[in-house]
Amino acid sequence: MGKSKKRSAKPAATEAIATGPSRLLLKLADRLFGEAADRAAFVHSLGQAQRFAPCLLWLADRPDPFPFAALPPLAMQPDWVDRLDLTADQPANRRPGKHPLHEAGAFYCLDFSSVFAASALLAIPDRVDRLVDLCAAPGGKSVFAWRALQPSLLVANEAIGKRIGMLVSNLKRCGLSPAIATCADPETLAQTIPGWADLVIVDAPCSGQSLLAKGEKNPGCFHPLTIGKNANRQKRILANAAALVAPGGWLAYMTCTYAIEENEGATQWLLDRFPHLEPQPVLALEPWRSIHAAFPCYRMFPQEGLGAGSFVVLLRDGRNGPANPEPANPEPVNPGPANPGRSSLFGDHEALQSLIRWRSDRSKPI
Ligand SMILES: C[S@@+](CC[C@H](N)C(=O)[O-])C[C@H]1O[C@@H](n2cnc3c(N)ncnc32)[C@H](O)[C@@H]1O
Repeated sequence: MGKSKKRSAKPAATEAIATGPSRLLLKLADRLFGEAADRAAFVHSLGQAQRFAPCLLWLADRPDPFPFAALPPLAMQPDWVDRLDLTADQPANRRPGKHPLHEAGAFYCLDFSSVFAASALLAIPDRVDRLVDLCAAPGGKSVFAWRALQPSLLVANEAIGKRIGMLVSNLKRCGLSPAIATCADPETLAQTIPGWADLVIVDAPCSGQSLLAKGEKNPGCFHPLTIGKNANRQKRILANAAALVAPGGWLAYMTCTYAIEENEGATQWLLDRFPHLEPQPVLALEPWRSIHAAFPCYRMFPQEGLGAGSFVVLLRDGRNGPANPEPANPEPVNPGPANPGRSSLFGDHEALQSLIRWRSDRSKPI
């Protein structure tokens, strides 16, 4: 008795494609889609590895002649992003990450699902001076946000120590400066610099169900225990993210999973506890509006053929108050090696000083 009980509490073995879709996947499809054809297309798209067009996010001018073959841009695509045409017989398209321009930091390789989610940031009409990317490694959303919003300072935080190296190396390669990489639990950051950020990005650790659309294994990703655990972790991160946002600032929450308990569910939880956060429409993503919430949020699914799938919601802090309060202490702390012209911006925030003072071994200017 005891034994079989224990076994049934474990996440189901993978949604193994060879043996057909699992009961849990079919159940998810039922919840996600009203139409049988959509359900079937979704389940089918998770049953075979697909290659989705990778994207190049340009940080420098495109070279001429252009060594890549790009697909026609989508309406929501920023003009500094290319989707590579995988059907083209173009040697550079095969391994863009090996191209010398990549090493030179001229572009960053990103999957389209990430571009989709991050493109919600383009709907922010305000100047974003102070940006915190709370779950940053390996750095894709940081690079996108930097390119899109040109903040005065980026704090790229990664909670898992062993992932910091790749984050720092990517931010350095792409020349993101001034920037600081921190390795902190979101709660510590929220306590250190509460109400500091004009924008907080939460690209949250999640159940990662979309990995299956890329042919990767993710055992148990549809199991309620996996989803519940991830939803709870996201709620904790989101609550701390909310504490980091300045009055009038912004919070973008995104995942690469399909579960409603994460995504819309975690967002609703946040809205119930932080009613001053207001979901904002993103006009460019309206064709992808989620039907699983009354508030505006967006989903892209793998059966569309664009990417493995993602979710995004953009929230504005509706409290009155300047998004950029006057710095309490105008003394520069660190002139920032790569961009002396911005030195005052780099150092003149008291909160930033305390961030640098706080565990200087764990936060370093890039
Ligand atoms: C989806 S990935 C981020 C991808 C990254 N934003 C990008 O675009 O390259 C989620 C990140 O959250 C980190 N993470 C894991 N547990 C966390 C926690 N409890 N709090 C904050 N971040 C966490 C993971 O290490 C991982 O780097």
